[in-house]
Amino acid sequence: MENPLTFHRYHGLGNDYLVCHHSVATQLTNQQIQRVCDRHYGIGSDGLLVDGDDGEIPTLRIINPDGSEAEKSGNGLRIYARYLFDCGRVAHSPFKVNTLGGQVSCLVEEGAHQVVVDMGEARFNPAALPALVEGTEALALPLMLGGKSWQATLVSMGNPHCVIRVQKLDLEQVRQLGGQVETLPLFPRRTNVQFVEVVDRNNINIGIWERGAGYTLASGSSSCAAASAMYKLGLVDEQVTVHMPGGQLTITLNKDFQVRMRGPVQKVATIQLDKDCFFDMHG
Ligand SMILES: N[C@@H](CCC[C@H](N)C(=O)O)C(=O)O
Repeated sequence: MENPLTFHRYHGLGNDYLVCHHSVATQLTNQQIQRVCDRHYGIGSDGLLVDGDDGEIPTLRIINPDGSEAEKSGNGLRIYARYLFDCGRVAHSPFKVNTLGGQVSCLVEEGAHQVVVDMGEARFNPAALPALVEGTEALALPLMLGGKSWQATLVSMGNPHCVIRVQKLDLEQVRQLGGQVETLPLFPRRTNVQFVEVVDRNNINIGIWERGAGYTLASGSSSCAAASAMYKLGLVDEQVTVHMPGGQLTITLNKDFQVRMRGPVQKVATIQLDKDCFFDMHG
């Protein structure tokens, strides 16, 4: 009999995910999901995308490699859209997907290598992240990190983001400080973190530290949050190319802070997990 633990590996700009049907995910404990995502003891990935296709509108659940659940993921949504296309469940016309962070609209373009997602509204209210900050916006929140003072803009894309503007992006700094920001008591559900260098009015460079995953090569919701924050601060125009170590995404904003993301997806493999990888675990 075929191994029922089937995972489909995709990546968006090197931010790699395993996609599985919910009937697969329900066979696994949270600890086993962490093992599946582990790069040394499991298959390895930046998270698990769980396809819940019971209703008329496909539902995506996003599990971080540490077992926590995220409300939204930009690369995750592009990958899930492409997976639905590969399964023959959608065609080249816009369709809806439900996430914990709200409903979005996706479009798999001709050739299926580029996907557009209307990610919804960027919100600046700290309560939306949540963040324990007074007021309706936190656009230049002072943060003390590594003995230095920084300024952050807080953004919710459905999931939380702390966007820190820098003069020159230093990826080593992202690795060193990202985890500290993620776990500041200010963020009761932790946060994703971006360090942003504005190149010009249509280009930004970002370094990313993801909640529950750590340093990643790219992030869609982070790109949306960083572009929205810079737009809010008046530093960029409506169309922004976000440059990350893994590649580029195009983010388009409007005056109401509705955010559209366009970028690539590639399929890597279909993998049958062997339960032997859980041998030394309970549950
Ligand atoms: N890689 C993602 C973000 C995944 C979720 C994030 N780690 C969180 O906990 O919010 C993206 O491309 O947006």
